[in-house]
Amino acid sequence: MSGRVGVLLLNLGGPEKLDDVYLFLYNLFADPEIIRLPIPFLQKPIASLIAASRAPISQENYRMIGGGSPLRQITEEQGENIENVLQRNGIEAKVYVGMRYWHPYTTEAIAKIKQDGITRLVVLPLYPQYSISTSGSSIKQLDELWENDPELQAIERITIQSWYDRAGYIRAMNELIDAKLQSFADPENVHIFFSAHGVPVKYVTEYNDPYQSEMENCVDAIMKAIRRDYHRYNAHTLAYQSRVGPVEWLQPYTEEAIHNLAKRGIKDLLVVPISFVSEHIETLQEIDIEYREVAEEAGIHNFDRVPALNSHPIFINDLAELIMESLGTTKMAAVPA
Ligand SMILES: C=CC1=C(C)c2cc3[nH]c(cc4nc(cc5[nH]c(cc1n2)c(C)c5CCC(=O)O)C(CCC(=O)O)=C4C)c(C)c3C=C
Ligand SMILES: [Fe+2]
Ligand SMILES: [Fe+2]
Repeated sequence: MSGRVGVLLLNLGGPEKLDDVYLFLYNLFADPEIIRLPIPFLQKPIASLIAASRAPISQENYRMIGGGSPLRQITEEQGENIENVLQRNGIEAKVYVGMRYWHPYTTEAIAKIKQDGITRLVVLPLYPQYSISTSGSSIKQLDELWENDPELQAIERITIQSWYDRAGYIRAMNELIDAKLQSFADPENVHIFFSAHGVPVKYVTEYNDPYQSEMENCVDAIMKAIRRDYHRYNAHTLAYQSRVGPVEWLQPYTEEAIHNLAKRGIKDLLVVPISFVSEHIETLQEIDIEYREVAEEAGIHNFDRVPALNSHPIFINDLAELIMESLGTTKMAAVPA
């Protein structure tokens, strides 16, 4: 293959220590794809007000998970593992990590990509489902960087939008879910509870965000695989977590859905984080601490959570395969045991 190949993994980023929290939140709220204000010049002052008012709660949450987000470390490990699988398949590619709201920022990754003389670049957002607020925001930032830089325009850029329906990703999720189901006394009677990060409802109804429909299709594909591969016919729910601010977000909200299941007498609940492939604050704090407490108080005593994929070998292999397909080379070596 001619030229120097690069892969840019896009992700959200997270504060590495408590002192980073305010600036991380400011970066997040200053993004018009996260909060759309009708008057653009108010974006930054309003972002600093919201960041200042949210920082104490957010800092307390990060304190509960050890004082910072594990996202950078997990994403860098995913990058190294993808690079190794590509190499085993004869592709010399350098993998870069570009975060939207914290280090290593996307601009830092792009500076390295230019320095390394990359000529073909596969851009892979680490969000299985596309949302305007996540992959969309990161891709928009890249489009703006490209628009203003002839050096970048000389790089062939292949941008993947979403990949929630990939067979390897579904298989890896399926395996993680079944492994947890087997730890319950009666696996068939466990309620499988998919908890996705929410978005304001108007993203879907007014801005045509495909996020909700991709999420529903993704959950359907995973449940179908569980039925096909393991002959398990568990009941399931899809709900949305992490709502912030006064507007309506996608429903049902995770907390309310847990209450409703408890009222129906459900005792065994397995939560599956679905919109994000790494452990982060919403899995480690919101699900493992807050929602576990909600469930237990409501009478659901057998509460467990499926781990995030992180560097699950089937998942990493599938991402490498996706990259190879994007580059026009599809031959894959077998997954190591
Ligand atoms: C697919 C995943 C995500 C979507 C969609 C998403 C939309 C979205 N998020 C906010 C506000 C916040 N998000 C925060 C943290 C955060 N968000 C995601 C993922 C998605 N967000 C992740 C993985 C993380 C955590 C990163 C980490 O540190 O581990 C936060 C900060 C944390 C907090 O204070 O709760 C906010 C705020 C909005 C408004 C939004 C859609 C418009
Ligand atoms: Fe978020
Ligand atoms: Fe949260």
